[in-house]
Amino acid sequence: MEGIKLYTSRSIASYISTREGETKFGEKVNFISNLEELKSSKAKYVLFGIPEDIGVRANLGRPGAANAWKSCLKSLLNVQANQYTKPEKLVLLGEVDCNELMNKASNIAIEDPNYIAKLGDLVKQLDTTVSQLIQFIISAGKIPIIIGGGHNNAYGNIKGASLALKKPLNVLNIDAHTDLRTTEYRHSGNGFSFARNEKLLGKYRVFGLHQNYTPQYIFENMNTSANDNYRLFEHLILKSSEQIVKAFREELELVANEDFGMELDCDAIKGFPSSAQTPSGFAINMVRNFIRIASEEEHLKYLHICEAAPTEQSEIKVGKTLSYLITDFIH
Ligand SMILES: N=CN[C@@H](CCC(=O)O)C(=O)O
Repeated sequence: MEGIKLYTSRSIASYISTREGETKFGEKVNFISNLEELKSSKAKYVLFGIPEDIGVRANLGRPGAANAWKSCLKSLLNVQANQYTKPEKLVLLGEVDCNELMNKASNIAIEDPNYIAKLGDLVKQLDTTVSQLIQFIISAGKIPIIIGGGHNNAYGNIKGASLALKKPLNVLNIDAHTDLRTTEYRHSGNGFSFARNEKLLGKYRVFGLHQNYTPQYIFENMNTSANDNYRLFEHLILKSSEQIVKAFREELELVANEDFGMELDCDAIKGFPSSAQTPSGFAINMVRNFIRIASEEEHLKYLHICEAAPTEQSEIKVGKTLSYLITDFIH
C-alpha cells in the first residue's frame, strides 16, 4: 500500500529516554515490517498518526494538528511499561506519509480564488490512503487507533471500516461540532456529511455538541433525521459527574449494539490546544472515563482522536493527554 511510513524500533529509538531498571512503553511495543504481518500479530490494537492539517486549513480553522502525532509519540513512548499500560497489546504501525500533500498545501497561495477547492482536492487524496489503511487493519481483525490530523479523516475512517465490514458504520462522536457542513469541498467540517451522502454512515450521535457553534441549518437537518442526533453540552453543564457518565453510557447504548467507530475531537475538551480551542468543555479526566467506558464495547471498531494542535509551550500537555487516552483505551 502506498503512502504509509512503517516505523521500526530503530526509527523511534531517539524518542525514548531509557532508564536503568525500568522499561518504557516504546521498548515493549510491537512493530511490523510489512502490512501483511498484521494478520498474524497477536496484538489487538494498531496505532498510527496522520500528521496533517490540510482539512483544518480548508475549513478556515487554526492549523497545528499536523504536530499532534509527534507530541503524542514523544510522550507515549516514555510511558512506563507495566502491568497497567500493556504496550504488548499494541502495534505501533507508523504514520500516513503526508509530506507531499502538506508541501502542496503550503504552496497554494491564500489569495488564490480556488484556495479552498485546491486544499479540498488534497484532502480527497488523503481520504483514499486513510480509507485503504483502515480497511486493511479492520479486515486483519485489529482495532485501529488513529491520531490526527484534522477531523476530515473521520471520512476515511468510516469509509475504510464500512468497506471492511460491508455495511454502514455507526459512530459516536465526542465533539463541540457536528462536522455535518455542506459538501462543496472536502474539509475538516464535513467528513460526516460525505460519509452520510455515500451511505457509509449508520447511526450518528454527537455527544457534547456546543449550541454556539452549530449553524441553524445543521440543527434543522439533524432534528428531522432518523439517523443523526446530538446531546448538547449545555444540557450536561449542570449535571454531576455521575450524571454525565450516565448520559454518555446512554449515548453509547444507542450505537454500540452494532459495529461502531469512536471519534474524539479535542475541541470538546475544556481549554485544550486544538484547532477550535474553547474555554468551555469536558474535563480531561471525564474524557478519560468516556474512552475507558467505550473501550469495553465488543462492537467498537476504531478510535480516532483528532484536532489536537500543540504549540511549543503546550506540546507536553498535548502529548501526555493523548498518551493517557491511548493507554486508557488499550488497558
Ligand atoms: N472539525 C472541526 N469542525 C468545526 C471547526 C470549527 C472552527 O474551526 O471554528 C466546524 O466545522 O464547525
